Amino acid sequence: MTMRLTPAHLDMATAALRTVLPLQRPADSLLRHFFQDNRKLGVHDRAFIAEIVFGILRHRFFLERVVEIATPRSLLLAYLAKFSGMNLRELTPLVSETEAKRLAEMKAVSLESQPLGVQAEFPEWLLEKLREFMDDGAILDLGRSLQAPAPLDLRVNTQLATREEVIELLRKDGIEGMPTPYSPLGIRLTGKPAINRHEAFMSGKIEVQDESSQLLGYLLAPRRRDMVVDFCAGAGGKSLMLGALMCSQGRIYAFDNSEKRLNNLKPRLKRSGLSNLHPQLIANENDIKVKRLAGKIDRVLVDAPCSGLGTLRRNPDLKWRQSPQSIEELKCKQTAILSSAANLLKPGGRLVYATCSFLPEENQEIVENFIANNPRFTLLNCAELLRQQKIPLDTGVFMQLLPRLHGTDGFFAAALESGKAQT
Ligand SMILES: C[S@@+](CC[C@H](N)C(=O)[O-])C[C@H]1O[C@@H](n2cnc3c(N)ncnc32)[C@H](O)[C@@H]1O
Repeated sequence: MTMRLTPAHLDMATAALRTVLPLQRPADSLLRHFFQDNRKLGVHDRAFIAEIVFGILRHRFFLERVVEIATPRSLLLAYLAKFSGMNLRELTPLVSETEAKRLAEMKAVSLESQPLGVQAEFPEWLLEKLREFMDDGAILDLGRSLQAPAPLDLRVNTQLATREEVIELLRKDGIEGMPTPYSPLGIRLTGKPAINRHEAFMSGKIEVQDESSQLLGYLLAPRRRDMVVDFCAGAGGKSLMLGALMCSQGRIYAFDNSEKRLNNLKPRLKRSGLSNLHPQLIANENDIKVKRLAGKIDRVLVDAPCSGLGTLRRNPDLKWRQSPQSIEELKCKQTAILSSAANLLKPGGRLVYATCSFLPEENQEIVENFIANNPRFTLLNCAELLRQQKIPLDTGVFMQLLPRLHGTDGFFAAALESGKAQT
């Protein structure tokens, strides 16, 4: 924490926590509303509050364990003392004598003395799931890597600029960025500048997109004149990338059953300058618009609705918003969507199934069950597909990315090829 804190900062952050911590909705949406209701807050105040709120959510299990009574203020003070880099001398003038005494006791509690779930910051139900396929050391590594904030990655829209040009453009305005290690279109920024006010963003030269999801475009590898379906296009992050990889040729249908999300694609599409992308609202995976395209599509992307646990660095509140029941429901959706999406493929066509989850039940198990029931589909080797694109990333047949190993969100992808229809 670089700014000098005042009691007013503590009050502001406490008020924000009071709004967000009950987690009645996603934390980022609650925080956005808090900022809308407190319009006078400046840029630095907002950045401070966001850092505090997300920091507390990332370390919530530990903090709740060491405070006497978990209130927004006690969690805030404990977070500042333990995780923000502030020392007690700086904090003491801002707090009461009793609070100062409690903070000193709490500061002495070592993280390493805590149970695995607290050290890894995973709820019991998730710990139980992870123990089915990971040992405790690997669980701890995973948990710790998900407690760090995520970097900000950009994707360059090659229709409008090269990566080198964008890096130079940003540098001129004091924004430092480096090429991402794997995606040829990615830039990893230093820090979190407000990039959506930059000219390069407003003119469509860049989009915010984690490197892991950029790699999906290279696994799918659409050719210029292909017919492509992005089955769960949402706000179109991946569709836009596919459009640029196809040099604005061919045709991409961006399906989603959420009108709100597809509406968010519209301004991005306009900025991108692409003319090959067609958003289509569908009621569900069995919509007539889907059925009409059966057997006609060269490439299908299924960026399936999932638990999102691989994005805990950005969305730490998912630990409280997901549950074993919600994951069961997601698995049913994933199975149904994959099955409908696969029907779209021409013989020889390619489908990429992806999630931002690290749970095999949402990933390998969905794909392996699908292939067992649909033997005309074969599994392609993701490492080989990436090698064909000159991307040296070998995580085996499936692409499985983890923050600690790859610097990306936790991410999974499988590539399938459709064979001839069974007679
Ligand atoms: C992981 S998100 C996709 C994010 C998106 N690809 C992007 O890059 O921004 C999953 C999406 O699936 C959509 N979805 C959920 N059920 C669906 C269904 N039955 N058919 C199509 N889309 C669905 C959700 O609305 C959500 O936008």
